[in-house]
Amino acid sequence: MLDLAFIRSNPEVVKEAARLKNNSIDIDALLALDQQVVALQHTVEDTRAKQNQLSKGIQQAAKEKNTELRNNLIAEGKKLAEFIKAKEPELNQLIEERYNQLLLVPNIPDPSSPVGKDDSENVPFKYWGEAPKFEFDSLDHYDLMLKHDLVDIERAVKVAGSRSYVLRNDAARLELALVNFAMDKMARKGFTPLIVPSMARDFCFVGNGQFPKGRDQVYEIKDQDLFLVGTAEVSITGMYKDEILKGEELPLKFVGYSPSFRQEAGTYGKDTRGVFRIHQFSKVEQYIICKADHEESVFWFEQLLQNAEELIQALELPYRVVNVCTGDMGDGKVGMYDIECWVPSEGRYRETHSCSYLHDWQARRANIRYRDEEGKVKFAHTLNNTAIASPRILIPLLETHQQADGSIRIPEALRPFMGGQEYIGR
Ligand SMILES: Nc1ncnc2c1ncn2[C@@H]1O[C@H](COS(=O)(=O)NC(=O)[C@@H](N)CO)[C@@H](O)[C@H]1O
Repeated sequence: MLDLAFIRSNPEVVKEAARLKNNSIDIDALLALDQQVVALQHTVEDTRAKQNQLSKGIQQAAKEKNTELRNNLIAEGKKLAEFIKAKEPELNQLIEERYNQLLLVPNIPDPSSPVGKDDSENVPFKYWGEAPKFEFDSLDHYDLMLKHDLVDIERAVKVAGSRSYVLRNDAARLELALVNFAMDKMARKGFTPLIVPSMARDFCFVGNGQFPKGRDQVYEIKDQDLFLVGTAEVSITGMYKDEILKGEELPLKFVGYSPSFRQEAGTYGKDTRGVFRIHQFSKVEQYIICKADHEESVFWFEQLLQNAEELIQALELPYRVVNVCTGDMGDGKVGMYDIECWVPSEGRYRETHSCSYLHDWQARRANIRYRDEEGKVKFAHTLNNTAIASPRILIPLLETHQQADGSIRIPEALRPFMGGQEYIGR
């Protein structure tokens, strides 16, 4: 959410941001509504002031034993009270409407973000590693998983319907190894490990930005104010709602693990083979709360990217980094990088990580503040990036490290988390 004062004094900047982000919010309508609220607030305040004057006059008339004047003033006071009683529900309703509109206003993208309408206009700016050249008939991730008895989709579909899976044998161990590997590496970088709830209340999704717009992507627990999170980011934002942190304790750096759930509404027929796009997956999330300073945010934005790159390089997976364009980054972001790992069977890069900085757009929605060195209370800045998301990362991992004999090499960095095992299928 943006500061209303900022929107009032920069309507054209906000309209341009909405245009760049394919966001249909009507800023003029919001500002007209805002003027209605302000005008009605003034009317109610003026009426209250008149009431105060009247009560002084009533006391004065009582002192002067002027009963007629006193009764007239009391009668007038009653009329003002009725006026306020009638106007307050209208004012509250307008304030609620203005708040609901404010939730739909996008953040202002950084000028360094490319202007574009969708992911086809994201700009790759960094490549690492060479795509493997197989001297044998290589397999895609699903065939490799079937060959090594690593997956059971039929029975998963029986249990949970489409876009579900069972990881078996070394794939089950690999997922836990990857989660452990990521948590361990990030903890050693000074990020506080968390295992957070995958069920969270409505306010967490509003605070994080998934509600009201992305409600259709979220599973709801029937008859309770609880929803399944699509990312630990939602739970961590909710954890700090309404808190005033000490400036000296920032930045707060978290590495949060959670099972993550997504409806994937609107992706019917897309990525239906294997485990690329599923309803439940495991994610280790980097999350930072820092002071409200653009340079500080940009510093951590680059750090979160670098952390993820270190993890992927340790897994020996060729990848590229793309600067996400305005039309693809979503409402809350100021800037966003996606990391895409090379998928040999598809002969292209596919998204495995997403790194964002949001300035105070989330912190204003979740009311996460801090007291700076001058004692001034301000909204914080928040950032997030994927550390590891599995089983999607298994796709480049299994395919890239498959061997001529059909076995799969486990990267050195992962072996300590796989009991020292060096291959799958040997
Ligand atoms: N439906 C899905 N199936 C499998 N993996 C997914 C799915 N949705 C997201 N992911 C994985 O989770 C990563 C992060 O998801 S994201 O929506 O892009 N970004 C976030 O959730 C941020 N909190 C950063 O992690 C994706 O890059 C992808 O690797």
